Amino acid sequence: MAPAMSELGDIMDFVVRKGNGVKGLSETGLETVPKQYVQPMEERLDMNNVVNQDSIPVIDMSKYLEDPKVAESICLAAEKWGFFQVINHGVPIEFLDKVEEATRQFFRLPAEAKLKYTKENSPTCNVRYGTSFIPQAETCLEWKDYLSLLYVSEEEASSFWPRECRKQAIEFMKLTEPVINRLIEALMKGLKVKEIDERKESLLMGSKRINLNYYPMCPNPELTVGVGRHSDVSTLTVLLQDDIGGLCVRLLDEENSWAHVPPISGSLVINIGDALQIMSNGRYKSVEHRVIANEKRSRVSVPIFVNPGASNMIGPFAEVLKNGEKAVYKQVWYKEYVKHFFRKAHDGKKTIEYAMVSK
Ligand SMILES: O=C(O)CCC(=O)C(=O)O
Ligand SMILES: [Fe+2]
Repeated sequence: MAPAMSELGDIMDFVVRKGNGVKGLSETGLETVPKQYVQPMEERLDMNNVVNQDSIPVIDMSKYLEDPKVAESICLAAEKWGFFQVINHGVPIEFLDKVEEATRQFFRLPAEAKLKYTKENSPTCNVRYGTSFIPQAETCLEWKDYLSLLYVSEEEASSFWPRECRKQAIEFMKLTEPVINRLIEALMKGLKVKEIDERKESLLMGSKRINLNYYPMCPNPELTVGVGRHSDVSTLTVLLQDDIGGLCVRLLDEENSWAHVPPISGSLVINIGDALQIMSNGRYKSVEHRVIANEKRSRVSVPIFVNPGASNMIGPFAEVLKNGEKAVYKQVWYKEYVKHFFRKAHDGKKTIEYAMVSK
């Protein structure tokens, strides 16, 4: 018999403060999601309302060096969809399974062990275990737990990242470097940015963060969300997802239409983030996405957020504005932009308004 909610005490206390996460809640065997997780009607998305035939592009990276069409298709996908998947990207497929397993390994830890990494207890602000997005700022919670790791150096990561997943997380960051460099190179070519000098490198990929996401089984996926509507604040995001599915992307040409990102074994999902939408003056799109929870199985995903350096000021590149194009975005401190994102609950594409030139 599932325990009554009153036996668990206050949900926020059980899930957030005691470190049980929504995983702990799910494992009590509860039959309905607590009211704190019930989203308003307009934020719910049923798998039946998701378009399946019109899916995001899948790009084969194996001929990147010989065939300029590969780079062109990357730029086109970034303009038209903001999302695509890459295959033959150079990261060994067997290794991707190890990252997934390491993620599950971390979340299998008892609450007391994970509690050591919460905001209040973590020995460093670069390692954070949490649940939902910002429970303190949200009126509705999201059905997700996470471990967020800011990469500072290999040395720092080797001493502070949790041992259950540290090796695989560090290695995943290393092994994705070549494909990230190629994607950025292709995208810059498309903007007529000729050289990625030190300053541009810092603007485009001055810092990286890896998140390990865990979406427990959910008794009422139709009432809640795994992750609510948002766009990433990154330059671009490289995401490993397991075979469960649930990630949905807003279609740019259609009103209120969402496409499912089907899990493809061995692929990586790439999406453009707000920082690149700003730097490309809107040419590349940072598209809204969300995750639907699953009734039967838990899901894991591992995004690497490739971000501008925290001390950078970002705005449209001079190369993009050269031919008299009007700047849609102003120069903003990236650090302030990120702070603005984390001040509020997920709210679709609202964050980018912070960087818009006022009319
Ligand atoms: O889990 C996923 O597929 C997406 C997660 C996501 O959108 C994020 O962490 O920003
Ligand atoms: Fe995201």
